[in-house]
Amino acid sequence: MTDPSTASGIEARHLLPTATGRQTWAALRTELARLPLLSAVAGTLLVAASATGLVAPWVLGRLVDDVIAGTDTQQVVAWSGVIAGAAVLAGLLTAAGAAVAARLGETVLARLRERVLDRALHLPSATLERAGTGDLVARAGDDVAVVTNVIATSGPAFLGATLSVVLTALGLFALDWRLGIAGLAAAPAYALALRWYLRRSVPYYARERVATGERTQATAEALRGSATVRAYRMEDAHVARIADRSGVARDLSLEIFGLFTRFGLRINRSEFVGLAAVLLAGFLLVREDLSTVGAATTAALYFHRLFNPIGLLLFESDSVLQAGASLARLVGVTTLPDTASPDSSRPARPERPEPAALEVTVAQHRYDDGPVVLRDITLRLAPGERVALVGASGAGKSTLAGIIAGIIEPSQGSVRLRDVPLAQLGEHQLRREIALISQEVHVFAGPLADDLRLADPDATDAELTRALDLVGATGWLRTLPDGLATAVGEGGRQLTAAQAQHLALARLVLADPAVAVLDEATAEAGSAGARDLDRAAVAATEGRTTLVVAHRLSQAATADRIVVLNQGRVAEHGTHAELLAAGGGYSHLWRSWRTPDPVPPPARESTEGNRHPNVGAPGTFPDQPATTRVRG
Ligand SMILES: Nc1ncnc2c1ncn2[C@@H]1O[C@H](COP(=O)(O)OP(=O)(O)OP(=O)(O)O)[C@@H](O)[C@H]1O
Repeated sequence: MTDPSTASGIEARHLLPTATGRQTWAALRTELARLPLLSAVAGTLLVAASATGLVAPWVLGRLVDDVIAGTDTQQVVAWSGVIAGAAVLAGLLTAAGAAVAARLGETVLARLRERVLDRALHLPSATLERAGTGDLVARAGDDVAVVTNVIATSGPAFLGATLSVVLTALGLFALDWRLGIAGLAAAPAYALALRWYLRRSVPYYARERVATGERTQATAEALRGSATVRAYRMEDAHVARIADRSGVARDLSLEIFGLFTRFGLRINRSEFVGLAAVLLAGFLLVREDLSTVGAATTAALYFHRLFNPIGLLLFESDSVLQAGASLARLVGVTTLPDTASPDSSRPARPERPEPAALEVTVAQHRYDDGPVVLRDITLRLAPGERVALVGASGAGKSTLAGIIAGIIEPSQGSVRLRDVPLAQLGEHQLRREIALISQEVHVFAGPLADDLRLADPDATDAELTRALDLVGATGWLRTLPDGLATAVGEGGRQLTAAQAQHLALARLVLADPAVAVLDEATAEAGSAGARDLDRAAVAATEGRTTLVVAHRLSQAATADRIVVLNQGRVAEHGTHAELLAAGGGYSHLWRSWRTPDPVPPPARESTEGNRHPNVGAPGTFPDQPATTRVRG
């Protein structure tokens, strides 16, 4: 058998943590303790159901003894009635126990899921960025589904089977301690078989869940970035990566199945050993007149009765172990430090933070073990200053924007806001002060108003409309059938990429942060849509310290200062006029792509202006694909 760690070839170091067995049990105990009545009722019903199951074999033994003693038909009928009654009662108790246990399990899981989501939504952005949302989606989706399935189907039966095994073993001893010891002869064989299996399977299940998480992650990434994947013709590489991850998950499942079959053989061997021992002991005891035939019969029936629960434990251990691994991944999220502020309920209408200076020092940054993507960056944004970041694709603009927004931790360096390192601000304060509009704008399903209120839950309808108005979205707002109440996103009205961007900018206005970081690339340069969005962005960031990743040169021209990145370094910086006068790379770019009448600053622009002939995609950078680069 190969070592699972090498068999999977998985590196889990960037995924969210998985809880230890002890942490998982502790979390379960805490949740059960919060539901004392339901736990007690479920426990009592399951124990009663298992105990009632012992009645029939015991009565059969008595019946055998009575028949040998020459009892009358009436007594036989009476014993038969007891057997039938016990069977009906055991059935009813088992059904009720399973229903209550499932309800208990569902409640515990629902609470755990709430805690996972709560913690996940408060995760520091850098942690989430490193782990990738795919891992979180796999936990909140796949892992919860696995646990739910076990709770609803095999979990209660598993619990019942465990109790049956314990109570039947006690029943054997109650009959005759020697019969009990004979039955126990099988225990070492069972224990060895179980140990053999668990030792091998538990690490596999944990690996399998990790592998599934990585597969989901790889698929989610490829789908999310599908436009980029297609633009760079990286389909084959992504498919190969997904196939690789799926292959790892499949190989692990096959190895687990092989293990499972061999475990089944070992269990059959243990059953043979146990039943043979009980029959032999019964025979000897009866021969020596130390026991009755009836007691020996009951003992054999008791032992035979163990086959089913042990078979069920064996059969279901597969899914229960998987559920255990999934549960550990769920509990793992709850073990992350809570970064929500002590009073995480949003403070009512916080004061707008004063415009703040930002100081960025990045000696270098690399993703994991990859190449250095940023180096020797020193940048200061004065309060209220608007700085544009310019550079070819892959120059490091989005990375620097992520670092400045506090969602990426620089490998070496820091960002200070009002002289306080972002790392010391705490997630809540950080989000209050700095907002990032990335290339992935998510439109949440539901009324448009709810989507906007994510940024300010207390905003009135008038304030929402004002925010939309400020970013120039009133035009399309008027076309919505139910205005702010119109359902948007999945299942509702689909917003265009530009409308989604308006929405993001309106959220920015409502969130009202001191610092805004914009990294959107919705429209092609020179288009009316681009000018519209440029105006909207300027309006939304008015008075804030702003960093704009300029995917269009028109965005740079209106900034107070421009920083040109080239292969991760600052190549030039200065105002638009200074850079043009300097005659460096920026001026070269500008002159190459400038339209006859470049977009003037928004405040001074009077008409929509179709005076700019849209020749190719003026104002974009040389190696950017001309297709839309919106990923969300
Ligand atoms: N999550 C990541 N993991 C590994 N490498 C990354 C990651 N994100 C970006 N990179 C790499 O870092 C470098 C800089 O990328 P970045 O996205 O910051 O550049 P950019 O100038 O914003 O490009 P674009 O204009 O295409 O968005 C590139 O080589 C890119 O491949």
